[in-house]
Amino acid sequence: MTSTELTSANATSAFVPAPASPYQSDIARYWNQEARPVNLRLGDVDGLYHHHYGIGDIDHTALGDTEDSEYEKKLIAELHRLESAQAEVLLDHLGVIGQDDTLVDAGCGRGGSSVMAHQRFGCKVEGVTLSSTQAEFGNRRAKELGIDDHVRAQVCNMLDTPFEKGSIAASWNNESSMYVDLDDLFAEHSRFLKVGGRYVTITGCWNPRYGQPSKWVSQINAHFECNIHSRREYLRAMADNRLVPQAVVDLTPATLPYWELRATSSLVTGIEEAFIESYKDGSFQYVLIAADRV
Ligand SMILES: C[S@@+](CC[C@H](N)C(=O)[O-])C[C@H]1O[C@@H](n2cnc3c(N)ncnc32)[C@H](O)[C@@H]1O
Ligand SMILES: CC(C)=CCC/C(C)=C/COP(=O)(O)OP(=O)(O)O
Ligand SMILES: [Mg+2]
Repeated sequence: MTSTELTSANATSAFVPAPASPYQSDIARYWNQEARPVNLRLGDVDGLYHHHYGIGDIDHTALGDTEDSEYEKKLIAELHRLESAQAEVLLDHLGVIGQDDTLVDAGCGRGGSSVMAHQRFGCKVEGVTLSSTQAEFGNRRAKELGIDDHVRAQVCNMLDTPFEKGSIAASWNNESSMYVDLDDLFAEHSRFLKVGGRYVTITGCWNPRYGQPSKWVSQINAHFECNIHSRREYLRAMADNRLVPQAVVDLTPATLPYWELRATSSLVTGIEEAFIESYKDGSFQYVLIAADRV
């Protein structure tokens, strides 16, 4: 069986590779334990579970009156709509994808983006995550949806995947590239992508125009145990690994409404101020980069 054939038999493979470093063990543990209401309650809205943030304008008509007894429920649905809108924009940048193609969702979380990609393109999607809890969750959702022959999550280091060289039509990192060295990451995407394939990331990065990572960026790193890279590092590492930017989109203005709405909800986690202030002072940016594998 090739690495891109999906079968339900191996969907929740018993084999879990050892993390490649003590840091990766920490990250696996972090995501195995994660069960924040801001993620689970939003996912419960329609069964798409995301671990990324939202973009787009708030629909105030849908939200209605803050005094309404249903307001909090509507607010949760609105935050979730904005998170799914973010994933739609990522998928918009994958290029032309056919039913016979296989895509890689690198750092797939609970698999919301993988499901959306399959629903849009009819293709196969291979998700990889360090967390066995997340992989099991994603595979369970795929089975419930009856798409486990097309969507699979594995516990796997995205820097060292089993996908064959040149076998993948498109791949992405949705808010997962801040956990790895970018040279190592893009070397691996470049290896398994077809020439002419597309790579997309949506990420938070620190802005070289600000100078160095601000205190807010340091706070976000500490909160998530991640290491946010600069915009310059992304572009340099792509250039060094045969990934040529086709689009660079600054999503910072589009994500601020999500954060400002989230800050008013009962599901706040305490990190809202750091995102809002760093986006406003220009030290941090929310960007999409789509690149061609040449
Ligand atoms: C913030 S979550 C993003 C999840 C998903 N992309 C989404 O949009 O919902 C970060 C994810 O990156 C994964 N991750 C971090 N380092 C990784 C690595 N070296 N290999 C595979 N996955 C990794 C974590 O396990 C987690 O699933
Ligand atoms: C843009 C940056 C820097 C992202 C860091 C990675 C990250 C933790 C993303 C959101 O995950 P989540 O959905 O689990 O977080 P939360 O619980 O805050 O919603
Ligand atoms: Mg979240």
